[in-house]
Amino acid sequence: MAYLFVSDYDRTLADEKDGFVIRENLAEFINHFSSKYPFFVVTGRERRFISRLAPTLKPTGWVLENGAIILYGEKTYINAPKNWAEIRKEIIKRLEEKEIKYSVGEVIVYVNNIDSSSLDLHLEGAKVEWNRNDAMILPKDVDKGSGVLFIKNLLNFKGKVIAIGDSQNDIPLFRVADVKVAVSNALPEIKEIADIVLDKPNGKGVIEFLSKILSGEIFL
Ligand SMILES: O=C(O)COP(=O)(O)O
Repeated sequence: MAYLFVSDYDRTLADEKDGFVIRENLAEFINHFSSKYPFFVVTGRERRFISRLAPTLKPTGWVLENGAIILYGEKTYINAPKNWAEIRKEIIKRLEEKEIKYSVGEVIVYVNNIDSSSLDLHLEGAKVEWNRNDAMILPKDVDKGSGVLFIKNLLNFKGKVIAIGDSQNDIPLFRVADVKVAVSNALPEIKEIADIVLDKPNGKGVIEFLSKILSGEIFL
């Protein structure tokens, strides 16, 4: 059986205590693991932050901007419809009218530290994904799950998907996974839907789990 591993970044691989900078032992471990199994990091983050936070992390590939940007084999793929640029302009206009602070990625519009009632944009073609109190405004069909389906297509992958995560925006990731794994610091609703809840938080939990896969102690 072939396996594809997909893992969230913030609070799954990287610890908030480290300012979300990847630990060197974890980067080394994941780089080694990626030489044995395809391993993609699937994150809400943008390319510019990842290159600062995890410069030595070299997984098989990346799904960035919550499913909208895929990096694989030196290539960048955009997982967004053609009319997104137009829709995004309208979103930015509405945010500016409401004087809501935002930043833009290559595809996403990010609004940090906001509650959901203040972000009522009523826009066709767009949706909001939450990661704790941060909002990501995305094309309506794009999420971490659609990012993983994009990879499966790209790799022509037919085996089992193993997903590791901690937060709300990992629910769509879990939806396309055959095995759902939560780190010990995951939100309660994530632990509830996981098949496996790890004993340890963040990268420590991930290393322990993946080491058991490499040693054959866990079969999926
Ligand atoms: O902070 C973000 O953009 C989200 O990051 P995550 O999806 O890796 O948790």
